[in-house]
Amino acid sequence: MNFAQQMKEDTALVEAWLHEAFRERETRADLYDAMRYSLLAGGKRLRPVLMLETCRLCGGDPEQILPFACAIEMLHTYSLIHDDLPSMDNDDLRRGRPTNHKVYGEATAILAGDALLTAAFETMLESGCDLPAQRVLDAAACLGRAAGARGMVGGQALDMAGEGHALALSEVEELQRLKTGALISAACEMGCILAGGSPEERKAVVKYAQKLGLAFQIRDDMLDVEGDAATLGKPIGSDAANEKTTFVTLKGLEQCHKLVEQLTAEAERALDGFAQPEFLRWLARTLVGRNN
Ligand SMILES: CC(C)=CCC/C(C)=C/COP(=O)(O)OP(=O)(O)O
Ligand SMILES: C=C(C)CCOP(=O)(O)OP(=O)(O)O
Repeated sequence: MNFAQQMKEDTALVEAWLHEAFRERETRADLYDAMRYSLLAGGKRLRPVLMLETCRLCGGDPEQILPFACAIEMLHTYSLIHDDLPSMDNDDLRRGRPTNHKVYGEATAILAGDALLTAAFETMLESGCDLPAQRVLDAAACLGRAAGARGMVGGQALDMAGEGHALALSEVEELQRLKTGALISAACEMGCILAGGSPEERKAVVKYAQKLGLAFQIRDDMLDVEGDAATLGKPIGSDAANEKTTFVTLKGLEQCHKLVEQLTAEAERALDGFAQPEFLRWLARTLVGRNN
């Protein structure tokens, strides 16, 4: 099978699982509609695919861990809904649609994010999958660590505090490591944990994810300058409007291109010890040139 086809199949599994899980309309219709609105609006489904494929890489069965892959997508979607709020980045477009608060109002958007975050943990802990309980606990703890104050939320706090200030490169790196990198690392680490991978394998996939996560965020910063809103499905120029220091403002586009290339090569090398690293290497390479 070619890699693009494999990516499509993984994504289709995730889409089908999410649509089925969020099929019923619950009593608090507005809240539930707001959750579905952002969660089922597409998106690249990068984090779930990383989890499924890291699981496969470490000898596990990707289909068995689908609830976990969908859980990380719920959590990621919550972060995007909150990131777009007027009190944060104040953006109007996400995944090709008006942002959640534009459609449902701020209060419901905040609650939809809260509910998706909570649903992620409910989904993992009630998954009923046939895996050792310790792996389930380790995976849930890994996601909790990555999402909270020591991870993504901490990174977002640094991002907010940095608005309007000139940050040093090391500060931007730290901010992005937490804001974006932590969840991407967790996706890969969870795939390995759930597959029952060895400590060496866990270390290697985390290294891959750290390099990939940074490259991904630098590319995101570049697209905010040189991208196209229709292709991206989100506005460009948001970082400048919010006076953020980014890799692009610090290094310029050309240096950023080189940095992304270098990080991608390092991500590919991190998988040297695995028998079948080809798909994840291809994915890293594909993300370097992404336009959305
Ligand atoms: C707790 C919260 C709200 C976390 C948000 C995390 C996150 C990765 C936001 C998007 O970053 P971005 O603003 O750089 O990306 P985009 O260009 O997609 O808005
Ligand atoms: C971390 C960043 C840059 C936020 C957007 O993430 P994605 O680019 O993965 O967004 P979706 O495809 O899931 O919408």
